[in-house]
Amino acid sequence: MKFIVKLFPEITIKSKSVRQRMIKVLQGNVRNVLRRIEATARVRMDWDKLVVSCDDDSKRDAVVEALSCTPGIQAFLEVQEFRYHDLHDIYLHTAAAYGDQLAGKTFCVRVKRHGQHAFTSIEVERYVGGGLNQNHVTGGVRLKKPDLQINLEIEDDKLYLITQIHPGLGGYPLSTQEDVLSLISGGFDSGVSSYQFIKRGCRVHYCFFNLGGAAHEVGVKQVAYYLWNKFGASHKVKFLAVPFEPIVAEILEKIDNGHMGVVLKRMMMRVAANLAERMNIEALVTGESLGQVSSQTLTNLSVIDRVTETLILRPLVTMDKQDIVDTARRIGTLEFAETMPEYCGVISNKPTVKAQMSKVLEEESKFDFAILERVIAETRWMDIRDIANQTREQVQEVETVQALLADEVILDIRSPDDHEDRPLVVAGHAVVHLPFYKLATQFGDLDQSKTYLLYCDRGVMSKLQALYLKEKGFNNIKVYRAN
Ligand SMILES: Nc1ncnc2c1ncn2[C@@H]1O[C@H](COP(=O)(O)OP(=O)(O)OP(=O)(O)O)[C@@H](O)[C@H]1O
Repeated sequence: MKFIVKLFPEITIKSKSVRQRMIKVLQGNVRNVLRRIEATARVRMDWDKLVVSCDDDSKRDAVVEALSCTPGIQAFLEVQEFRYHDLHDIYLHTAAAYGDQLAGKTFCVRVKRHGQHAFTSIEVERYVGGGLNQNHVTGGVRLKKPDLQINLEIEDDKLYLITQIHPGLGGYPLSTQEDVLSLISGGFDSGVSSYQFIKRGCRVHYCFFNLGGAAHEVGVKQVAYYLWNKFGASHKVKFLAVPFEPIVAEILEKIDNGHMGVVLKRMMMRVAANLAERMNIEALVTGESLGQVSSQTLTNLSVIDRVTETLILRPLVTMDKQDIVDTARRIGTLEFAETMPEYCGVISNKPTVKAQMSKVLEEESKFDFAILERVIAETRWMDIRDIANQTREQVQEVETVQALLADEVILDIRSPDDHEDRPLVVAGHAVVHLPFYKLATQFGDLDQSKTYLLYCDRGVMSKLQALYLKEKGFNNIKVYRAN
């Protein structure tokens, strides 16, 4: 199989040297991502595009999925490639590929050409279109809205027949912009704000303030791992887990109720800025949006900003909640967010909407900053790729099995789409489907005399969910790996 990868238009208008650099980075990124799927994948640079080839056709869907989630790609064309000698040769290749589809249909031929040729693009369109029309029983040539549009690309002596055009993600290739540290809480907003920076070409590292024990961490890790795995797996990134309960406890004890929210955010920014500095990162990202909760006012955001000189970016600041939710649905983080409990322990009854700097400083003077130093020191730094391994250590009690006992039931926790597209079939065993986002609410309804073997594609999500269910007190759980 072969694909021609077209770059995001904002890249193609850049100077030649910048363009070349970005294409080269994209080439490396695509290679890294495809290597996880298909060892034989080859990615070659060609003018302003990449040509991707893989030998194993059974991996086609996975390759299409990976390319459609790689930042920097505007669209990619699924093609058949041929060498040709003359116009008639182009016609013959096209007829062999499309002849059978033409019966009774109106059609047109569209050609794009690069390089020196003895013919123009229009001459090719006429020659090939005329030949097809003469030699097949078609509905005739129609240039506007034909039943079938045949797209050809000609480059020097190569002919590409385009069989499908896939939309890409757009944006810039990952790592062509600087790194950011995204404050991720597991809700709708911070998943979307993280995604927006990945799409814009930044390596997004994650900073998580734990307010709700192991289950909170499991939930947030799932979202971060999902985002990285789907959109950013060409680069390794860090996941930082900060034990924030002592900060919350100190705030609850010392800070005036109305100012708790603003002070909590300022504490988060202090810690995040400190961690970012150690990573040489210039900017923090949050999912805050103006007015979304009553305390997210410009006054409060400004007071939060002034706690650090580090740039704080809020890509959702003017987005409507519905648009954020729609984006979360499109990128696949909605289900995680929907099942995430509200962990924020510092919810004031009446949060101030107009925090005054002097009052905030007065409140913060009661705060024991040694606690802040301690949580920074106790922060756990993880390579996001190790989340799977570390989870394995944490869930030692959750067995990973391959052979099945009679009272064991396989529980496919993948999304309904994955479950339908690639059904799991295990000879002699029933497979029950309960998507991961329903586990929290519906696992308890299952027959608890059975043992459930959680299954997902890569084994990471199933381990995280097993840990989560263990946390909730269920012990009849194992993880199932198909091979
Ligand atoms: N526990 C946390 N760990 C890391 N970042 C956090 C945490 N809580 C909040 N944040 C950051 O602060 C932003 C605003 O959080 P807040 O709780 O006010 O709003 P939210 O609408 O609940 O956000 P989200 O939907 O992202 O959870 C979040 O988008 C996130 O970037």
